[in-house]
Amino acid sequence: MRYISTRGKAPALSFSDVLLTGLAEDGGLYLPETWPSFSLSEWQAMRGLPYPELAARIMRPFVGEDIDPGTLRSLCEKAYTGFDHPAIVPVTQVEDGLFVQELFHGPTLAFKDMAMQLLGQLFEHVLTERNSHVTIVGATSGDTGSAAIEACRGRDRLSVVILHPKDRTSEVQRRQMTTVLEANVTNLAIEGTFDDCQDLVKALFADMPFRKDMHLSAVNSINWARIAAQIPYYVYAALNFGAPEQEVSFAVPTGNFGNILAAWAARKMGLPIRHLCVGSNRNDILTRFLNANDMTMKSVMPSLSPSMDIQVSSNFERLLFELLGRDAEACARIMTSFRATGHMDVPAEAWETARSLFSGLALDDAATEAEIKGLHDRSGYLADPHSAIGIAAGRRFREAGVPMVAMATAHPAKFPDAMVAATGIRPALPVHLADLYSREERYRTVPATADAVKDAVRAAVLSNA
Ligand SMILES: Cc1ncc(COP(=O)(O)O)c(C=O)c1O
Ligand SMILES: N[C@@H](CCOP(=O)(O)O)C(=O)O
Repeated sequence: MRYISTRGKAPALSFSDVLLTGLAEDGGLYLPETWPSFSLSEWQAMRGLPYPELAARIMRPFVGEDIDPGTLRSLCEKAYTGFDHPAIVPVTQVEDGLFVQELFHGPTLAFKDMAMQLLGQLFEHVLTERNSHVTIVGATSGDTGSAAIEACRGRDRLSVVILHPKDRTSEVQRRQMTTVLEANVTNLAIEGTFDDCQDLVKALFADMPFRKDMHLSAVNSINWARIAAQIPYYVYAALNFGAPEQEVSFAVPTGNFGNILAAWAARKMGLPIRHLCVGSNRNDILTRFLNANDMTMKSVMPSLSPSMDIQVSSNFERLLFELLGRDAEACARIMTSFRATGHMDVPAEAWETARSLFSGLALDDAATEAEIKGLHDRSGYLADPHSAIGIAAGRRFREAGVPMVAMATAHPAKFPDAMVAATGIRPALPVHLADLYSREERYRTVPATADAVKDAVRAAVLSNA
């Protein structure tokens, strides 16, 4: 399998090269040159498989010849051993026709572990084969950072530098990152928003000499491997509801558009997905786009769901590329103008196509709190603020006869203050994190400039050499 850039000016790469490269050299995002698909009988044969085996089957066409099937399967086995639920991604019913798939049973209690645990294994495997080392630079609004750190900590072939927006994550999220003291981990608290952090990462990648010198690599969902590794849980849920013979819809709390893009990719591969529902918080650019073709940036506002406090949804570029019939030139033009003007001009026909599959619902903080409380009162289910937004979107768009599965993306214990405010309940952290508040923290506060971050990355790499 080869991968091409959404902006059309970077070399086509294999899976392992895409894994190590992250962002394409022309600033675009990699996508498979052609979409793999499974036949009816191949989908049927996947029903009932244990999650790691299912993940290996789904990943196989994306990985291609780069990793042999036996090795891929054992990497998947290793990736999912640390999860605290035998099903890995259990599905529970909360209301008539409305289900929740819990993606937070990994070590850092958020859906990011689903892909990141596998990426840790893939990086280790590919770098060992090449006898090489990379410096991962990642941006986080709270969850990607700790999942990446957990997956990479203590690995000799990886240095990891994570940028989080200072004072804009929950305290649990920050501590999950900053209390990891392994020498190959560096945390930077950036004086800005998540969008600033993400822009800084892209600026570092755009500086070719720096990128090459530091052997930069990415773990954000700009890296195609992240998206690929998020596809299997949609397949798992759909097969459990009777796919490929039965249609299923999904509702996904959305920020960087990576999680829901994985569902869209599963549909491209032939999974019968009827409807994809975006849940937004008050930073509702995606919902405004879906409702009125209004993709206009506003300032990022803090919310009860900090991991979704995002205005520039990186992965939208991948969908846009497809909506434009894979016209890389048009995609590059629209993206460049979006960054220059703060407004994205999506052609009406492309918008109509998007709307025929996706719907959006935005909840402000009061509505999020009411959703958490109402759901808990009615069903006893305790959803974190992100998951609650997805569940509300699922309820809004569910249809008779089509199971609606909402993605529960984080454990409620990651957002204790919001949970107490909504329900009076303070969910306990699991045993392995019980002493989180007494652990030593280590991080540096850094201004939101590319030069300051480059200095910090150089220092991190030197101290690791
Ligand atoms: C708990 C949680 N829910 C939802 C999201 C949004 O996911 P995505 O950025 O893939 O749209 C994030 C961050 O990515 C998150 O950490
Ligand atoms: N919500 C994310 C933001 C980064 O998203 P990613 O999926 O591109 O890594 C976070 O929690 O950090």
